[in-house]
Amino acid sequence: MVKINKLTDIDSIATSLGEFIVTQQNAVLSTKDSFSVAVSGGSMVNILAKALLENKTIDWSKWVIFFSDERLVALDDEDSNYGAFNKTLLEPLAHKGTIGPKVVTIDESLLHLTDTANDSKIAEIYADEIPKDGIDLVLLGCGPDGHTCSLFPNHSLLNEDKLNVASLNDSPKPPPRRITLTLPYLKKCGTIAFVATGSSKKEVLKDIFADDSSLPCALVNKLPVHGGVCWFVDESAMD
Ligand SMILES: O=C(O)[C@H](O)[C@@H](O)[C@H](O)[C@H](O)COP(=O)(O)O
Repeated sequence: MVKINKLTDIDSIATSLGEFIVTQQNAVLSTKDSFSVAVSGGSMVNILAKALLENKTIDWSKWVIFFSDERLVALDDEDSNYGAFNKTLLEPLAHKGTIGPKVVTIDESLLHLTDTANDSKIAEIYADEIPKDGIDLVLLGCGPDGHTCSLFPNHSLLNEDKLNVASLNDSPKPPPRRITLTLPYLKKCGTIAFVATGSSKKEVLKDIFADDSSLPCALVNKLPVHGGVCWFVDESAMD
């Protein structure tokens, strides 16, 4: 079941998303010792910073963070999703003396900056690191073309039916080399939450929520994840 939370602006999204994340965290931590979360790149990191940095109910010491997709660049490159997350959340948390979270990045030592020889190996190793039975909470963005993770419209990776994490070297959004969680893996995850803000998402959101849509975000909406799929959108993205 897909639920849509329509909020007035980014600040209200951050508040509502923060509450949602705490509810998920508490439910998971009442049954086990750690809470796994996948985060995305793009505007997500800034919304998460607003939602989480001053939130005293986040138990960072029990969080294990993964990336829903990662660009195959050095971790300190400005294109790295980890790099953006590190600068925007991890450094301020460390500055405050926070214990945790544990963060699982790509194995940078395998990365060849000039050739793709090890890219599938990097995906394979990341697949070994993610929980086999799915990540508890997956936080996804939505591109103006309807992509999510690094799953792009009409890309062959939409047909992937075995791998949990796959590599690609032809991403239409730069940089071209990436790894991404796949649809079969997302299906195993606990709860999925999308965040989409701004007028550049307005047209594509209409397409995603049309019954016959095969856009990547629509394919995720149709996954039978047991905690459901939930959207956080602002008024400029959806009327
Ligand atoms: O690595 C990436 O390219 C991102 O993870 C990507 O999937 C992002 O989430 C969407 O493009 C939405 O980005 P915005 O929120 O910035 O529009």
